[in-house]
Amino acid sequence: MPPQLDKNGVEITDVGLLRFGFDSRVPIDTLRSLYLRPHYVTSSSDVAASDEKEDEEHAKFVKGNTPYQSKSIYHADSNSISYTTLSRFSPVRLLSPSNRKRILVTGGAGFVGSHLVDRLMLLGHEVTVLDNFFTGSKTTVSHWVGHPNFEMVRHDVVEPFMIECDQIYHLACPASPPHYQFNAVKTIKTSFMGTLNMLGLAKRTKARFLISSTSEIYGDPEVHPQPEDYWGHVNPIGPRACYDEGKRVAETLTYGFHRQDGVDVRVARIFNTYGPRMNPYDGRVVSNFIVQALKGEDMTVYGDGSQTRSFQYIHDLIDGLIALMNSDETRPVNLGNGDEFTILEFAKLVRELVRKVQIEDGIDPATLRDIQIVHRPMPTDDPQKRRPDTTRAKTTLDWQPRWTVRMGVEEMVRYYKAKLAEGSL
Ligand SMILES: O=C(O)[C@H]1O[C@H](OP(=O)(O)OP(=O)(O)OC[C@H]2O[C@@H](n3ccc(=O)[nH]c3=O)[C@H](O)[C@@H]2O)[C@H](O)[C@@H](O)[C@@H]1O
Repeated sequence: MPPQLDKNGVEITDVGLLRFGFDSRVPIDTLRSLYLRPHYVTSSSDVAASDEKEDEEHAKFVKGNTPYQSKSIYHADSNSISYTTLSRFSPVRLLSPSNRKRILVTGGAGFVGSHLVDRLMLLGHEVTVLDNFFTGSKTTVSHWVGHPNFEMVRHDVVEPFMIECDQIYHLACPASPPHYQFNAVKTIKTSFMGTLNMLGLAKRTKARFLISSTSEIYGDPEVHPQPEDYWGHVNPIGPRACYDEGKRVAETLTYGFHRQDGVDVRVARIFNTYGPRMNPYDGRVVSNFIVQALKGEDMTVYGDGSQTRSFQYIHDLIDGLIALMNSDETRPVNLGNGDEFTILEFAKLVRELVRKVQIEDGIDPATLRDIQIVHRPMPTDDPQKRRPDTTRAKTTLDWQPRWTVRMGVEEMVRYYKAKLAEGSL
């Protein structure tokens, strides 16, 4: 692969930052080996030559990291699959006991959570994942199961949970509009009671508490771009309210515990984020568009597509979350990428990038279907425009997104392509 250059033209060889005395840098190839081929599937009936080709193709993306991946072997004759265990875990940093933290990640098997867990594990911490697997999946973190620093607990945060820990990343909550609207009462219960329980735990253990809030707390904004001191424009009784108001009350609770009980808090307001391990069918726009284009189906733009979003790649978000947790900033901080697209422009870009990757991977362009963009009704209360003002993150965390949308989308296309080949998409 040609070198990947970030927004400033610097080659991306690692992700993470050195901030506030905390070095969170890890090589990008190590991370890729954890997600680019989640289960490296081969077929037992393949002829040796095609196995070799598969190995070669695979090695291109994960460099020297194949020993740290599990393989799944598909037996076509009996339509069964056997999973191999890892020969060894990816090496993790060796930290002194005083630097090694016990970190609880709620929603740790979700899309954002699993990437955070990868980082924290590689950095040498002890990580406990709490997840009810409503939208998360065990396979996103299964590559750490059995590691002495790792623990996974099936638990719903609406029920209290006790553990000794130094830091809590509280991410648990469905985030995709179709998922969070599926059971609105449960969503608001998760936001309120889940956050109440985790803040109670933080108070008791004196752990530092970070909550993943969202750009949705700004509602359908009348201020553009949105700075943290904008109070928002939210319909309190609409179909999105369970999430928007849920997160707003979660922030209120967080600052209540901070003022009243001295809990050390961090609040990240996350703007639209995408990347590998997003559930391909969770209904959000990036996964929908890529999967539709890869399958040669029509791409569904809601409304006329003039609404805007600004898309952030997962690695930038994780850099921001870790920097925020280790900073002294207790005010809310927007984490997002300022590259704003109309949804129609974005659909065209995704279509172009999917085609580019397919052709690079040797598919004959003549066999590719011309993908059409079709329009569907606009969901109620869908925000018309959204772009973060990230001045605060830049000033207090020295954080800025590095990944261009083109780079991030291309990598996500490769991830879904591998899933398609695996038969799990
Ligand atoms: O991806 C995210 O990070 C965010 O996703 C949602 O917010 P939303 O901006 O509505 O996200 P999408 O469902 O991905 O929709 C983005 C835009 O694309 C449109 N869309 C979506 C899906 C589709 O197939 N076609 C389409 O045009 C939607 O109408 C919307 O205007 C969540 O509510 C946020 O909390 C979450 O942080």
